Amino acid sequence: MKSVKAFAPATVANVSCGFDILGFAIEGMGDWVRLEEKDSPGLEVVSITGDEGKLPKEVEKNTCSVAIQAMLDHLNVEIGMAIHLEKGLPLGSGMGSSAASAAAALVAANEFLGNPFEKKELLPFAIAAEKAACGAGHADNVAPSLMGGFVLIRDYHPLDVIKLHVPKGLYCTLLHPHFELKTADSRSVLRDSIPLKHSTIQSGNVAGLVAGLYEEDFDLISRSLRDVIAEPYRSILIPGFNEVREAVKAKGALGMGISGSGPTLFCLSKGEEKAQAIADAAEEVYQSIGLGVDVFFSAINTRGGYIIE
Ligand SMILES: Nc1ncnc2c1ncn2[C@@H]1O[C@H](COP(=O)(O)OP(=O)(O)O)[C@@H](O)[C@H]1O
Ligand SMILES: N[C@@H](CCOP(=O)(O)O)C(=O)O
Repeated sequence: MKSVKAFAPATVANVSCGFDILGFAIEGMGDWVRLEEKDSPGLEVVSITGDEGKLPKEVEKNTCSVAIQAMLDHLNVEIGMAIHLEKGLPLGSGMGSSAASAAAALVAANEFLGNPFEKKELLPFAIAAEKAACGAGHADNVAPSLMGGFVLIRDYHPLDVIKLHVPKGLYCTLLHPHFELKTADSRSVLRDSIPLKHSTIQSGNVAGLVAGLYEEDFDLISRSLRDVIAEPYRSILIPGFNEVREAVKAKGALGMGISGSGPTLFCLSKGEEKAQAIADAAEEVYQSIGLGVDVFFSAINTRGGYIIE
């Protein structure tokens, strides 16, 4: 029986200043999807592990099946596939959990069908899945989960996606406090319009961050990790936000922000040693406020989703 298995990584969306337009992929954490040939046509989500029974198996709700169905509709193909999902990522974490499932499913399905698409061409199908999961078709998780590295979504209509340079020695520390924050809820606290002066500040920082990545200028990256659009409203939902920022800055973090829509926080740093020191310092703060946390650090994943077997 034909069977294909793929992995897709966790991601940090927004990267502070790039609301819905910037994201990067993490090494060592993600979701796995195995597809098996099925006699009857149509998709079926057969098994899900690692989700404590919380995820939907309905084809129109699970991001794996929504993404694959969008791909099959585009190709006008009817085929039978059984979907097995292994969740490595916590739900509602801000680490692109719904996106990693969709990306792994698409990489597997593409292989299953003989690779009719380049990775970038899989994006619209992954965006359809994000829309089903949280009501917004944002691409800043699915794009880096598929393609790896830092990705800029210059425009959504039409989709214009650019893979950016990753400076050598750039590390990310992730701090995942033990509670769930749904992207849909975290989007609902945002404002529909922003003052002109905030638009100016935010544009300057996006441009500065992109330039900093290409120039491998860590000071410029540090100065640019600032968000005046989403963070002021979302940080209120995350206990210990200011204390953690102070502690990680003291350990040399280039910056700290909300990973995606939270509650996970991300820090960027130069070198693995600092990433470790930052993780330790943050863990102490969470302990002092009595909130359980998982800390993790890694280099930037430049590969994105890939076939395992
Ligand atoms: N395969 C999947 N993995 C994770 N969440 C999924 C999946 N399929 C559907 N969902 C739905 O997506 C929502 C979680 O997505 P979201 O809040 O964006 O979390 P995250 O930031 O971790 O991706 C939940 O309502 C969940 O039921
Ligand atoms: N740009 C989106 C990113 C959501 O990321 P997630 O990992 O929390 O799903 C947003 O900020 O809402």
